Amino acid sequence: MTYQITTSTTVSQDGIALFDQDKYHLQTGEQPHTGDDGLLIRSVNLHDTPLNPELLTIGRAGVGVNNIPLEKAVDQGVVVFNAPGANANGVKELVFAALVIGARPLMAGNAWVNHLKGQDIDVQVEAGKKAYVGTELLGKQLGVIGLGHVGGRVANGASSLAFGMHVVGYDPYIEVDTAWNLSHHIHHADTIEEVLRDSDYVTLHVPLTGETKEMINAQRIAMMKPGSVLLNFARDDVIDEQAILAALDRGQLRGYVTDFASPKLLHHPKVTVFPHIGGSTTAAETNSAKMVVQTMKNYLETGNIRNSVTFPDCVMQFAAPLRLTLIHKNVPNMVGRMTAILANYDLNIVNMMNRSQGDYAYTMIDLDHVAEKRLQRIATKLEQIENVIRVRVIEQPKR
Ligand SMILES: NC(=O)C1=CN([C@@H]2O[C@H](COP(=O)(O)OP(=O)(O)OC[C@H]3O[C@@H](n4cnc5c(N)ncnc54)[C@H](O)[C@@H]3O)[C@@H](O)[C@H]2O)C=CC1
Ligand SMILES: O=C(O)CCC(=O)C(=O)O
Repeated sequence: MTYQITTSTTVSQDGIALFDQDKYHLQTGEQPHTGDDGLLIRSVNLHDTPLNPELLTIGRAGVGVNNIPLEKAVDQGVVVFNAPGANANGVKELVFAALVIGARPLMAGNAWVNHLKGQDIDVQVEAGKKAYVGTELLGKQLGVIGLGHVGGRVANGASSLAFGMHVVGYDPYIEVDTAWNLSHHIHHADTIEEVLRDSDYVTLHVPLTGETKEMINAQRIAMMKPGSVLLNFARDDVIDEQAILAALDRGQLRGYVTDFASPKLLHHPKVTVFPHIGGSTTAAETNSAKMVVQTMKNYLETGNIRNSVTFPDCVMQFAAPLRLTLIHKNVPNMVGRMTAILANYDLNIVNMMNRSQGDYAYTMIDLDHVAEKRLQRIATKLEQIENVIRVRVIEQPKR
C-alpha cells in the first residue's frame, strides 16, 4: 500500500523525511491534490479549500488549527492532527524577549544607534542614551491568560528567580497534568478581570475559538491597569485591534507586542510586531514536523489516533490480520449495528475500541483473516449504515 501525501515547503525536512519512500509518494503544495491521502501544512488557510474525497488526514506542523475547517474535515472523514507542545519552548523564549522589549525601549534604541554617523559614535551614544531609559520586570505583575504548553512555561519562567515577577494566571479549562506542572508561586485567578485589573503585563496564550475571539476588547481594556503592556503571541483575532490602538493613543496601554502584523500596527511607535515567528526556531520546526508526521503515519498505517484535534486518542495494539476503522456520528446503537453486520457474516471480533468526542465517534474492530471479496462486501455494508462517514480496511503492518 502506498500513500500519497502533499507537504508544504514550509514544513521541516526532518519531519518530512520520516515518510518512508517505499510507502509514501510525496509531492509539494499548500492544498490537497486529487488522490491525496494526507496533507501536511503549517499556517496556510484551508477554509476555502475543497478537500478531495479520498483525503484521510491533515497534519498541522504546529499547534493552532484555526486555519483548518475542522467541522468540514471531520464531516468528510478527515482526521486532523497537530503537534501539541512541540514549539512551546520557542514561543516561550520569544515571549521573554517581548517582555523585555515591553519594559525597555530596545527597538527604538537600536533603530537610533543604527542611524548614527561620524567617528565619534561613542560620544553620541553616551549623550543620547538618556532617551532610552527603561523599567525592570523584577517585582512587576504578569497576567497569563491560557496556561497550556506556552502559557504554563511563560508563567513558570516569569515567576522563577531569574525574572522574579508576580504571576497571576487564568485558564478555566486547564488540564490536570498541566496544572501539576505549574509553580506553586503562580496565583490562579477565577476571572479574566482579576488578571487584567492589577497586571503590569498581560500575555495571551489561548487558542483562537468562538469564545476567545476578541476576548481583549474595549470593555476589557478599560479594566486594565493604566500604563500596562499587552503581549499577543496567540492569534490576531483574540484582540480587537481598533480597541488596542485607541488604548495606546490615550495611554491606557503603554505598549503592544505581537507576533501578528497588520497595516495599522506597522510603524506604530508603541507597537512592536514580529512576523509570526514564535514557532520559528530550528528545534520548534523540527519537533513539530516530526511529531505530526509520526501521528499521521500511525493513523494511516494502523488506524490508531493520537494527538488529533477532532477525535480523542484511540490506540489499540494491532493484534489480528485485519482492522476495520469507522468514523461515524456519535448517535445511539452505532456499535450494535456494526457488530450485527459482522455477526451476519459469521465473523469473530478479536478486539474492538470505540471513542467519541462531541458529535463524532471512532471505532476500530480487529478481525481474523477474511477473503478479499467478502471483506469488500462487509466494508460496503458498513458504509451503508446511516451516520457512518468513512470505513477503512487496514492490513496488519508487517514487522
Ligand atoms: N506565535 C506563534 O508562532 C505560536 C502561536 N501559538 C498560539 O498559541 C496558542 C496556545 O498554544 P499552546 O499553549 O501550545 O496551546 P495549549 O492548547 O497547550 O494551551 C492553550 C490553553 O488555553 C486554554 N484556554 C482555552 N480557552 C480559554 C479561555 N477562554 N480562557 C483562558 N484559557 C483558555 C486551554 O485550557 C489551554 O490550557 C495556540 O492555539 C496558537 O494559537 C502557538 C504556537 C506558536
Ligand atoms: O510557525 C508556524 O507554523 C505557526 C506556529 C503557530 O502559530 C502555531 O503553532 O500555532
